Amino acid sequence: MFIEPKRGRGQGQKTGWIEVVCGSMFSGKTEELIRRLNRAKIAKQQVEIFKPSIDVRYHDIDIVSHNQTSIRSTPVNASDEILLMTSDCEVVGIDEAQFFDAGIVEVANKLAENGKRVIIAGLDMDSKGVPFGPMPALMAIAEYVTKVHAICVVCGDIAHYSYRKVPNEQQVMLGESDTYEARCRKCFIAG
Ligand SMILES: Nc1ncnc2c1ncn2[C@@H]1O[C@H](COP(=O)(O)OP(=O)(O)O)[C@@H](O)[C@H]1O
Ligand SMILES: Cc1cn([C@H]2C[C@H](O)[C@@H](COP(=O)(O)O)O2)c(=O)[nH]c1=O
Ligand SMILES: [Zn+2]
Repeated sequence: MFIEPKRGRGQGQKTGWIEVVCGSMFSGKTEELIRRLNRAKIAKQQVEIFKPSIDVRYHDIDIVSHNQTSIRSTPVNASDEILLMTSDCEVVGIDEAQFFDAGIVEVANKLAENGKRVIIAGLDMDSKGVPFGPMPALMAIAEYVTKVHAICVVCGDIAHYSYRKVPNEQQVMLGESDTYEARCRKCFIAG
């Protein structure tokens, strides 16, 4: 389990950092993001939470996990909108980061350089097993990367692929268990 690091003050200034929570669909990324954000709220830290506005799968504003835990967020169309809305906060949460434009990498760096804790959740691979959008770059610049795993619905092993059950070649296709399932390497390759 991820425990919040105790970060000191470098040269008189509070230091920020980036945490990435990645994995397949159903692996618990959103639950883990919500857990960390709720703990920051309990610590009375000022928290701002964002998601890309295209993510309307369960709710147009809230971030909602497959297990129906939820937290209020601000949907944004582009990564640079986040900078405009975070001047006063200490902690920034971002879900579904794979859908953001490449500018999210610079935004995350700027937030951390400005002393903020940045917690980012997103799919590391698409349904073809290819790294998804800005996620590889975000994982590279993060101080902390947590890879969480689902359970393969075919064999019960650990899963890190999101298998698409319907024919669609588009990289972006919103969906849940009607259109995707978690699979291990063996069952993903078997198709
Ligand atoms: N195959 C699966 N493996 C693990 N959890 C699953 C699976 N299918 C459904 N779930 C549910 O999904 C929850 C995780 O949801 P969520 O945090 O939204 O995942 P993610 O954001 O990674 O898609 C689990 O707590 C569990 O209740
Ligand atoms: C694999 C894959 C997924 N998506 C979509 C499907 C869902 O709407 C989100 C992932 O949500 P989760 O919180 O990780 O369950 O992404 C997609 O558009 N393309 C894909 O290849
Ligand atoms: Zn399997």
